[in-house]
Amino acid sequence: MLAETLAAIRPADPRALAEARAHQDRLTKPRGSLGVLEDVAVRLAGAAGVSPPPMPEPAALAIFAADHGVHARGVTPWPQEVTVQMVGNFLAGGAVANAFAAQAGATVTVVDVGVAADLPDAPQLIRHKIAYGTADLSQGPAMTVDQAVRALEAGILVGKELIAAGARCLITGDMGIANTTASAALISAFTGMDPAEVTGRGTGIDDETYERKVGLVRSALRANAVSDVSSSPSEALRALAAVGGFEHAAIAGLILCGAAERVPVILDGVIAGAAALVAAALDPAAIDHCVAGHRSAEPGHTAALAHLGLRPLVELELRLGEGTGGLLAHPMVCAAVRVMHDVATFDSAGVTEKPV
Ligand SMILES: O=C(O)c1ccc[n+]([C@@H]2O[C@H](COP(=O)([O-])O)[C@@H](O)[C@H]2O)c1
Ligand SMILES: Cc1cc2nc[nH]c2cc1C
Repeated sequence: MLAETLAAIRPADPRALAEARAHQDRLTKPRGSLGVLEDVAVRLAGAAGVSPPPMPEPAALAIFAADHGVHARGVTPWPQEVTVQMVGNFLAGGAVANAFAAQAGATVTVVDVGVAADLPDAPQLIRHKIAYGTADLSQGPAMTVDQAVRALEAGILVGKELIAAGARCLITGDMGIANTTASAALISAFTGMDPAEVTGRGTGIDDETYERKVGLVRSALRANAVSDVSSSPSEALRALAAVGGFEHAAIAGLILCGAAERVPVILDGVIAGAAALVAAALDPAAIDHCVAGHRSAEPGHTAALAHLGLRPLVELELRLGEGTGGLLAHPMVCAAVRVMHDVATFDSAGVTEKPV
């Protein structure tokens, strides 16, 4: 299914891009006056292959939840069981992601790709558990390549289900105590930047824990001999398996699915940024179908966005995850596209254009 999905991905359509840019310039506003929102609308036209692009609603948030073997090394102050407890909170409707999703009119689906506990049935829960958490990435591979591919394919399947149910925009979400350590390792591996530059304080850690976290990211890259990861898709998969998490793999799959189906994907924070680097290494054209919802406070996120050439829409020092930054950006993406559908042109409204 991964190969089939990759084969279906097309880059942004140059004709739709040109038409959308020309249309923007005919609308009753000074050229460029909507700034980055014009770029967003043009980007979505390129991704959809048609101008104006379809409205990116309704949106569906998929929160991929998983645990991490590196948790045992002391990289976060939070106990591992918070992952499964927060899954319960999402399913009960009590998390920030639920509040933001209600505000954005988005559905919430939670996917267990590797939580270290058994979960009771719930209507919004999809089960794709690959294992009860990853292995400790600082000692060797976090997952096997087969597990990484299965987690990627879980993300693809979830994307297909959400689109079949009517979603016209996918929003990435994650839940996994310790997953900012795996994110930093992936970002270092895929950008070539030093672990000290891309490792952040996650949920909030003291200086001693931070130094240990940077050291563990360094050990992970050394123990797994991760280098030159963008040289081929198989090296990218090996790096994902070596230092990633099940939720990173699944989010990469969701991105590839959106790209293959020409449904835009709004990326959340540092976990999504790390996953997008994996998707880009498998097919750079996948990123043409993504919008960066926000810039997280984690330094690795800025590094990932720069490497991907993405400009985030919202910058509010959020560092929560769950898809919250992506959900906040969704109304802006909708507004950008609605302009293309609703706003009059100088000709149709009889408004005089600026003399050339
Ligand atoms: O989205 C982000 O940029 C982000 C930044 C910091 C923390 N988080 C969330 O916090 C958890 C990981 O933090 P940590 O410190 O346990 O690695 C995980 O559940 C993430 O969703 C998320
Ligand atoms: C309470 C809590 C909620 C979260 N949501 C995403 N990551 C999280 C981490 C913690 C600790």
